[in-house]
Order: sequence, then structure tokens, then C-alpha cells
Amino acid sequence: MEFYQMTGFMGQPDAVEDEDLSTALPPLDKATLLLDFDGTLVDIAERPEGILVSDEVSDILDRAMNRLNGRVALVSGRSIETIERFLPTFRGTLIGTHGAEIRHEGKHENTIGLDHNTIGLLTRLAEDFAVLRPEFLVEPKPSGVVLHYRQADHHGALALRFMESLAMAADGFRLQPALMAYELKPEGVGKDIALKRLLDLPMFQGTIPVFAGDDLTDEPALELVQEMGGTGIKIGQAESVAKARLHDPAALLKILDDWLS
Ligand SMILES: O=P(O)(O)OC[C@H]1O[C@H](O[C@H]2O[C@H](CO)[C@@H](O)[C@H](O)[C@H]2O)[C@H](O)[C@@H](O)[C@@H]1O
Repeated sequence: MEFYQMTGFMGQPDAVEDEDLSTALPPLDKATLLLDFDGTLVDIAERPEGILVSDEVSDILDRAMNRLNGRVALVSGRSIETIERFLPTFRGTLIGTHGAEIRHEGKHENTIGLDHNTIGLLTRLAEDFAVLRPEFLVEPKPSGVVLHYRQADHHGALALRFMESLAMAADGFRLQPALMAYELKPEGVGKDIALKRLLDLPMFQGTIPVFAGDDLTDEPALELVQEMGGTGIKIGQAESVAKARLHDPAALLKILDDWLS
């Protein structure tokens, strides 16, 4: 793995914001809208619980659901329970914990069998570590655990080393670098894998996917939608396979507002 992939912070100084993107998006009657959450629909905050979800986000999602006949999915690293807490009125599809769980047409299920013993052990070990080093923040998830180092950005290497050693000791789990965080998640879980399965459902077949995401975990999904003839939109300045780019969540909301009007 390259260093920039571990950190997620390699910039792309000549990245250009694509203000005309709304006219390049597929017609509404043929499109499926797929959206990452943190850093894409909402600005990054100091802590996972600190994000602000504006009414504009809920309004855009409601309009997208109407205009696209329900073909709207949020595709997040967060658990479905957490997304539901932040967006209680959203009725579209939710893909949570990077694809380990899905809520589709109101039915919630895990997409893989979860090894609860190992998840519990990894979570306890991460929590014990954070007792000794309280500048790190532990976020338990249904399928694994995250160690955040946003409050200890000069100790990213320590977070990496600790989580890497846990990953090496845990069969069936792998290390997922994220924005100022390292996550342990089950092998075989990924947003692209979950999206392939979703887009194969009858209501999405033959539609043109549009996916927007900001994080390393979004890159395989951006690649997938582009291979399918759809539009991949990178939010922010980090290096990406995406052919379109927007500066921040506000720019994405504006483009979506224009497209859906
Ligand atoms: O796939 P996403 O919906 O983008 O979720 C990715 C992770 O987002 C959250 O962590 C990130 O955002 C936090 C709030 O802005 C920030 O404090 C943190 O540094 C970021 O890594 C969330 O906590 C994770 O569970 C998600 O996997």
C-alpha cells in the first residue's frame, strides 16, 4: 500500500471544481443516486458525533427520492443505526458499515456473517488502549472498530502501528485507513461489493449510477460506477480515480439542487 493511501492526505493541487456538472449528470428518469455521508453530504467535524446535518440535506434527499422514483442510496462507513439517527426521515436505501449491512425497502439485514467474539475482543483491546492514551477515540461498530486520531494528529503512526498489530492477529479482518482514523473491518466488505449487489436489483437494473464520495473507502465505488457508464464525483482535493470533482459538501448540494429542480 502506498503512503498516500495510508494517510488519505495526498493533495491534488490542480483539482478543478466542476460547476457545470449538473448538466452532465444523467437524465433523472434513468439515474440512480448513490451518496457517501461524512465529508460528502456533511462537513467533517472534530468528532464523529459532532457533525451538523442541515435541513438542506434532508430536503435534497426527499426531493431525490421523489424525482428518481426511490432510486437513492446512502453508502456509508457508519452503522445504519447511526445514519438513521442523523437522518430519521430518509426512506431510501441505506448501505452501512462499508457494506456489512443494508436497509432496503425498510428491511434491515447483514450482508455477511459477523464474528461477534472477535469484534468484541478487538473493541475491548482498542478501548483498553484508549484508556492508556485518552487522546485517541474509539468508535465501536457492528462489524469492527475504529481508532480515531483527529485529536492526536501527531500520533497517527502510533494509531497505525497499534491497529495494524490487531489486524495481523485477527483472522478474517483487515485494516482500513480512513480520514484520521484506522478501522478494522471484516474481509470481503466494501462499498463497491455492496453497490454491485444493490445495482443488480430489478429496480436499479439499466439505470445510470451517480456516486459521490470523499474518502479512500469510496474509491473502489467511484471506479465501479464509472466502469458502469455512470458518474463518479470526488468531494475534496485528495487524489482520486473520479473524473468529476467538487470542492466540498456545499458544492455537491448545490449541484444536486440544480439537477433535481
Ligand atoms: O463512509 P462515510 O459516510 O464517509 O463515513 C466514514 C467515517 O465517517 C466518520 O468518521 C469521519 O468523520 C468524522 C466526523 O466528521 C471525523 O471526526 C473523523 O475523523 C472521520 O474519520 C465515522 O465516525 C466513521 O464511522 C465512518 O466510517
